Amino acid sequence: MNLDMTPMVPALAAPRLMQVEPLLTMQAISKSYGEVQALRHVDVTVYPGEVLGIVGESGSGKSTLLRMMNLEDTPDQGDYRLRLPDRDDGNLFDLTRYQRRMLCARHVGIVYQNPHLGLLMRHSSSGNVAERLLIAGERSFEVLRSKAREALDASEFPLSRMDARPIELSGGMQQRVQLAKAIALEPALLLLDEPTTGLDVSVQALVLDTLKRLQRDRRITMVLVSHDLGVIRTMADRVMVMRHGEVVEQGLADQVFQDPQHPYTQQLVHAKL
Ligand SMILES: Nc1ncnc2c1ncn2[C@@H]1O[C@H](COP(=O)(O)OP(=O)(O)OP(=O)(O)O)[C@@H](O)[C@H]1O
Repeated sequence: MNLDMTPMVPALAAPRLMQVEPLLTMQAISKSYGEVQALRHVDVTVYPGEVLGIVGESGSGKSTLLRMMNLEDTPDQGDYRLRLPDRDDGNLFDLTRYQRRMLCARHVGIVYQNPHLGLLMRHSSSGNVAERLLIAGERSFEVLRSKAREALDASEFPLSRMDARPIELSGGMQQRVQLAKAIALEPALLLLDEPTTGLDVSVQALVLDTLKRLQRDRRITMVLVSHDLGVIRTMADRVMVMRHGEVVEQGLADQVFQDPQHPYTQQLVHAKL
């Protein structure tokens, strides 16, 4: 095993996951917005096929970290690598804006809590999914339509509504359109930023079921941000707990939930019980 790949933060990393090389490695990511230090020396490792859950109170830096993974923002310092077939882009923060956009369009999918961030609300649902395929270079109308249909179907979106505009859809359906757009190109990495927050509990459960099925069937590597421990517990193999821009604890989900070590994690877990 290459010891350089060992996560920097003392972690109860999954032994079975440690035997493969990580898909994602972030090292020493720091970011300040004026006086606010949103991230402090954060290290992240994500292994192929796993779901990493990131949990923490509001303002702990979860969304900022996810935006970095989607190359939407640049840290003050830090290194970010994705292990993609036939590519070595070095530190991804060194890429130009155009290169970042192309890389993420092709290899990284994202679902935001707020569908307005991920969708064109007045375009058709199928058109929203096709847009992602267009960015990646697909030009045939037939192929665009059939791939969009396939991704919507995999996201358990009712195909009878594929020409409806997101603005006409329920919150749960809008999240399914975002999901279809995110998985249309079979990304190496799927980022989920509070994907079920704000949905009815029953709708939330259905969307989580879809995510679990996708993860099981396609082994999509996921990073899931949520302030909801129940959601993280349902989905995640490993958990990273953040507070004030720092990682205070990480490890296997079962271990963290059953035997939290950091007082902040203990507080979170006990508050949930
Ligand atoms: N673009 C920005 N400009 C200024 N401050 C920002 C910006 N983005 C994030 N912050 C600040 O950085 C800190 C971390 O924010 P972030 O949104 O990452 O936290 P979070 O854990 O995702 O919180 P929430 O669960 O409420 O979304 C907060 O104090 C936030 O106000």
